[in-house]
Amino acid sequence: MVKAVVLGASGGIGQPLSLLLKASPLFSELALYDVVNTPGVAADLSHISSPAKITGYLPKDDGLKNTLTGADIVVIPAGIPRKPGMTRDDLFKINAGIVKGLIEGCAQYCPKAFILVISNPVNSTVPISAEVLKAAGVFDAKRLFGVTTLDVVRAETFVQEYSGKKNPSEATVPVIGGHSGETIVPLFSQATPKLDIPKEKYQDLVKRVQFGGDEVVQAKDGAGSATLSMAYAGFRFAEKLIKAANGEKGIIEPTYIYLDGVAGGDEIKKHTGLDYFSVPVELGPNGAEKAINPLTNVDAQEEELLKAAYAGLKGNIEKGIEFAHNTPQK
Ligand SMILES: NC(=O)C1=CN([C@@H]2O[C@H](COP(=O)(O)OP(=O)(O)OC[C@H]3O[C@@H](n4cnc5c(N)ncnc54)[C@H](O)[C@@H]3O)[C@@H](O)[C@H]2O)C=CC1
Ligand SMILES: O=C([O-])CC(=O)C(=O)O
Repeated sequence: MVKAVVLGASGGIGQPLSLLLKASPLFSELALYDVVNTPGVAADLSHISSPAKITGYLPKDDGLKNTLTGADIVVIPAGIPRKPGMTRDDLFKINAGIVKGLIEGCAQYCPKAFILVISNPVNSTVPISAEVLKAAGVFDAKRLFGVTTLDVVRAETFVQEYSGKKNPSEATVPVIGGHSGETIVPLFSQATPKLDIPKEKYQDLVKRVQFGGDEVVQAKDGAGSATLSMAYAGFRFAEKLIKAANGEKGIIEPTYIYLDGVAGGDEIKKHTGLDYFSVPVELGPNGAEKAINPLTNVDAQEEELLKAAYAGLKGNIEKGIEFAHNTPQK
């Protein structure tokens, strides 16, 4: 019996993500929350003949409390998306406060749930979330995840054009660091099966993964950013997490975590000088069971990419922590 929650469920990501969760036999209950339209989205999805019992809440009548009570996994795609010309950091002003408020709800009503943060800028919204949970005395680093799966999905997809692999799902490419531009570092040298990327194409491929989000923002031309591919990626991560929690072994996915509270995280923290970093993580009954260190094995080009990522992430993390400490609780 697994209760899943989507916060921001009426949005571009929230709706297709809720559809995928509703259709999955892994979930027995699905609660949708948004500031608009959730009764309609829930009524629509309720006609699908899968087992999950579905409810939709608005803020009125203790909506957040009713949504979150009893939740095992909370996925958060609430907040505004980019328009052309904006960086993810430009979203901070609005989304930081939205995420902070929703995490305060999680701390109060479902302190043991797995929390998956999609809202941008992920590099900062995850540190904000951790600080809120710490202040409430319920923080467990193993249960808080910044969702960077879309970067992995993009790397696995784009690499096929360069490697001759016909089926992208055949390639596993670790993508580490953060979730914005140069903080995204694909490790093609650690792909399985081994890839042979022509030297002259390497830079292009890296840039496509780092700036894949911009590609979609440009193409949508003011109507938002990636939603469908993000719903796919968010579902993929949620599904793997629940399968691992149910006892399936050997499930590893990159995700942006607080390194201190996860086994193996210390070593990565020493190497990066950062408290938060996305690395491949072995998932299990308690969530993030073990962070796997990919940093001792990178090639010279990846080492250069990592230097830029460390510099960018440091500021993003500090900004999130600062915000959490200096904004009063609601
Ligand atoms: N982590 C990742 O890889 C990705 C992250 N994103 C981020 O996901 C977020 C959502 O994107 P979209 O779904 O396209 O935006 P959207 O605008 O279509 O949907 C956002 C939803 O959040 C709701 N919302 C706003 N404030 C809320 C609150 N306080 N409580 C509950 N719901 C609230 C809105 O009503 C709306 O329905 C953006 O910040 C975007 O940048 C987008 C793509 C990939
Ligand atoms: O680019 C954006 O703003 C949305 C996002 O995070 C992505 O598509 O990776």
